Amino acid sequence: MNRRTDLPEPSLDEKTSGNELTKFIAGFGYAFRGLWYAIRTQRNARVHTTLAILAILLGIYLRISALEFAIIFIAISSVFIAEMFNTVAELCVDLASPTYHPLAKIAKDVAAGAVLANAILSIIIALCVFGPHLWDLFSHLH
Ligand SMILES: Nc1ncnc2c1ncn2[C@@H]1O[C@H](COP(=O)(O)OP(=O)(O)OP(=O)(O)O)[C@@H](O)[C@H]1O
Repeated sequence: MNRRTDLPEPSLDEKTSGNELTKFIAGFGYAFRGLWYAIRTQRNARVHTTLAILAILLGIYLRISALEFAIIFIAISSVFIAEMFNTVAELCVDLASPTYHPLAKIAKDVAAGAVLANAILSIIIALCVFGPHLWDLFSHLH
């Protein structure tokens, strides 16, 4: 609730003028603004960013393989994508139902559940990838 809707309004000129290439490039601009909005306003997105950086640094430290990095990147990006769709669901629900409605509650709870399910799966993936490397590291220390 109480959403920050401070995304800059595109001008009418921005929406209607220009050739196909300009519109294509502008489309990237809108997409990056949306990505930045999610990172800036969503607490969870900032937590995911921190965990993603830690996972990448741990991967470099443990010298995991390219395939293992690919799996970690899939896990990281899936959490971000789920978080962004959750943001979309929250914004749409707030727009359609600013006051309490049981369906609005279910929609928001299910969207949050999708992020939670994704986060749990990502933790399992991280354990599968990093677990054997950490096991090796600690067993060599003893
Ligand atoms: N319009 C509504 N009608 C019914 N229940 C709602 C409504 N808005 C929110 N809720 C309930 O409150 C919970 C929290 O909603 P809220 O909009 O604060 O989202 P949030 O998960 O806290 O996200 P954020 O912290 O990003 O704002 C929802 O999961 C839902 O159960």
